[in-house]
Amino acid sequence: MTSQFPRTDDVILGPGDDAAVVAAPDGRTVATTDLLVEGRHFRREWSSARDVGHRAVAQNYADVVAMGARPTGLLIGFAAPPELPLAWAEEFTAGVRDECALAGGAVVGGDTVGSDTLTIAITALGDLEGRSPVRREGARTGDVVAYTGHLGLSAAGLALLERSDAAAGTPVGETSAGQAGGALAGEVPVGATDGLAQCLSEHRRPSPPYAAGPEAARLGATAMLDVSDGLVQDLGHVCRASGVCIDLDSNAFRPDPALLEAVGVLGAPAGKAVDAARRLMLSGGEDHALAAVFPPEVRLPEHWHVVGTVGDAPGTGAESSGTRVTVDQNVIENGGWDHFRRD
Ligand SMILES: Nc1ncnc2c1ncn2[C@@H]1O[C@H](COP(=O)(O)OP(=O)(O)OP(=O)(O)O)[C@@H](O)[C@H]1O
Ligand SMILES: Cc1ncc(C[n+]2csc(CCOP(=O)(O)O)c2C)c(N)n1
Ligand SMILES: [Mg+2]
Repeated sequence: MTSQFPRTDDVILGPGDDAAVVAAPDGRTVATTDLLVEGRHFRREWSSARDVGHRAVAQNYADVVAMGARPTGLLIGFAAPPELPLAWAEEFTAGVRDECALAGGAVVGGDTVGSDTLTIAITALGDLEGRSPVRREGARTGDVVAYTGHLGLSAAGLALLERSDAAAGTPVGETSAGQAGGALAGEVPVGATDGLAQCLSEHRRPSPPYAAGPEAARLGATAMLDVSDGLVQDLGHVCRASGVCIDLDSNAFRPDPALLEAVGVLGAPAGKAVDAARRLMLSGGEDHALAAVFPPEVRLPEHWHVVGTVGDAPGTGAESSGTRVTVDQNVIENGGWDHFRRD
């Protein structure tokens, strides 16, 4: 599996020995790990092996760049049932290789074992290039909240796949969600419009804005994270860490046309499509957009969308529970992802 991974200047010793040796040009190493579990994070009926390879790298390197770092290397824990076709592992590996080519950083090692459940555990490393890490605790009253990348598309893609599963083959307008669910390998489903195909693709292969992480650090971001569980929920981590509140302006969320199309297919009435799309932008996880907080005087490049402001945390009364994220000053049901929720 390892022979096809290219080396980079950061790799002093690559796969093949008991451990790898990776350069840390800055003297510090950013390190993070994320798991992908079949049935929980992906389904082999919904995503090809290549998709899962892309996604495994993307969700890990999104965390690296969310610290303001440059990806340097990763290690892949691969636990697979014995009946997994070799071709699946090979295609997965090709997906990993191709996403690494986009994000930078080399595969430097891993481990392969048998397991009842197909599980991929990646550890990713990064270099801060002399910058301070952008943590969750630096947001200050008066700062602005901005995001870059996609929001809501992955959740819409997932909803399309779930719906196709529930009603396989049901035609939806021009498109059959059943066909969308049945199409594999990241191919555009037969009959799907571009918008639906884009949502499915963002779910299968999220496209984190890798370069924007180090960019935000250089611009002076005071806090940053990648959106994995939902924007409102994830910004809640910034609020708690920084001891602040964040208020988001719903009108600042301009839904992508692909998202508007998907919510229509998912059943939102025409007059409610923008509201439904905004709800997905606020609560949908797994796009791995970057959300960051900047001092108000920072001039942001236009791919950063300003969507909110940082305010003082409410007082210490029973009502306050310390810190929170509101939308148009209202507390909303955030709808974000909780691995341990019992439905
Ligand atoms: N089992 C664990 N052991 C040690 N630390 C953990 C464990 N699980 C989570 N953490 C730490 O808790 C913090 C939050 O973890 P979490 O997985 O929620 O990260 P996240 O960045 O919010 O989400 P994502 O990884 O999906 O982007 C991280 O610093 C992580 O390293
Ligand atoms: C088959 C299937 N069912 C549900 C979901 C949705 N989902 C799973 S984990 C997660 C949040 C991020 O996880 P983490 O915090 O572990 O990175 C979300 C939104 C999916 N992707 N696939
Ligand atoms: Mg994260």
